[in-house]
Amino acid sequence: MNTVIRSQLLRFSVGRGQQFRFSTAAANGNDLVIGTVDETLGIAMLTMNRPPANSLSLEMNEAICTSLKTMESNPKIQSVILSSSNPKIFSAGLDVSELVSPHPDRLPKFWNSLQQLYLDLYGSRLAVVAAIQGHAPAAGCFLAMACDYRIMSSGDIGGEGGGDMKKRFVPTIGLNETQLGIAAPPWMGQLLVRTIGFRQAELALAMGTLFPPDRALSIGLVDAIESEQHGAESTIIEGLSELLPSISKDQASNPLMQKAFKQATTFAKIPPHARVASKLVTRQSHIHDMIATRDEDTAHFCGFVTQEAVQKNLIAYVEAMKSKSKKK
Ligand SMILES: CCCCCCCCCCCC/C=C/CC(=O)SCCNC(=O)CCNC(=O)[C@H](O)C(C)(C)COP(=O)(O)OP(=O)(O)OC[C@H]1O[C@@H](n2cnc3c(N)ncnc32)[C@H](O)[C@@H]1OP(=O)(O)O
Repeated sequence: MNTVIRSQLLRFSVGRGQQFRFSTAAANGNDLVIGTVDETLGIAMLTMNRPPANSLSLEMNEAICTSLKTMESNPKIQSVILSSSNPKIFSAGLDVSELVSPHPDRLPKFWNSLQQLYLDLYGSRLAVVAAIQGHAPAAGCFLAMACDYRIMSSGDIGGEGGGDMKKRFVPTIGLNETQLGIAAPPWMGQLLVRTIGFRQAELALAMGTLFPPDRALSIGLVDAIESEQHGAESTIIEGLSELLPSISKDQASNPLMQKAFKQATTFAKIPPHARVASKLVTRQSHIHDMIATRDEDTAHFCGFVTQEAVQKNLIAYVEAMKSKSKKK
């Protein structure tokens, strides 16, 4: 964790398929976020790249925001695909290590960075297409909900094990906070209500439900599901390969990525002023509500997370997560 953004923007060059990258002091030397843009098509790709699970730390939130703002500042760009370099995890939500025994100065900064991520993504002038290749629990689901269109993997790729014993990989999405002994913050919960309707959201929040792709589609949590069985070379779509960052070049024949690319292209062709104005019609009041209660929300969050009982739950949760991962 403790990655520090040294220099926010090392290189930003626009044009077909050219990339800009964020430099970070992460121990593994990886970039947290990789951005690519195609001015001709008017679309960009923002690839989350924080192994092992794209969990959202303070630095990761800031890197996504900065990258998005950089794309927004280019008037030729109208839409962006939000994707993950991990084919099985879109984002595992908040980095739980930010919540366990937190530093009192860092905790409010961390929460502010998440609030800002919500404001920047939900209120972006760009149309954002989430390419949800893998799991999206908790704040991973929130990230997807803050986008304009969600395409989720139907989960029929790869699998684990081999031969006849091959297990099917089924990604899930949802706000599962109650399963962790915490509650989703009000604005995150409200986003679920806005996305899937009151009764479905009420139940899902209470139960901490993680939905498989077909259920997520049927309740409107995602807009489309797509297989990830890679197609034949001939089905490769022009422009996608150039837009993909070098670490994801093999995704050019992935139908999910192709669908995301087509959707982003469709958004980019809509007259931008009309598209942005209509987005504000549905989103502005929620954004204003959040801004009005932002400080109160931070105070609630810090007070809640630092409670002894909550810390006890979180510690047990992290230990269970680590021992599960070790057993693999
Ligand atoms: C009056 C009003 C009051 C209002 C009060 C407001 C109060 C607010 C309360 C607080 C709100 C807090 C909001 C929280 C939102 C969140 O996002 S909390 C985080 C929730 N995330 C999760 O629960 C996901 C946990 N992870 C998983 O379920 C799985 O990892 C996975 C399904 C994503 C993937 O599974 P799999 O492919 O099997 O991988 P794993 O082996 O489990 O994990 C790989 C690797 O990643 C690490 N990891 C996974 N998730 C996280 C994470 N969230 N944070 C940090 N690290 C994570 C995991 O430890 C493994 O690492 P190692 O290989 O062991 O190094």
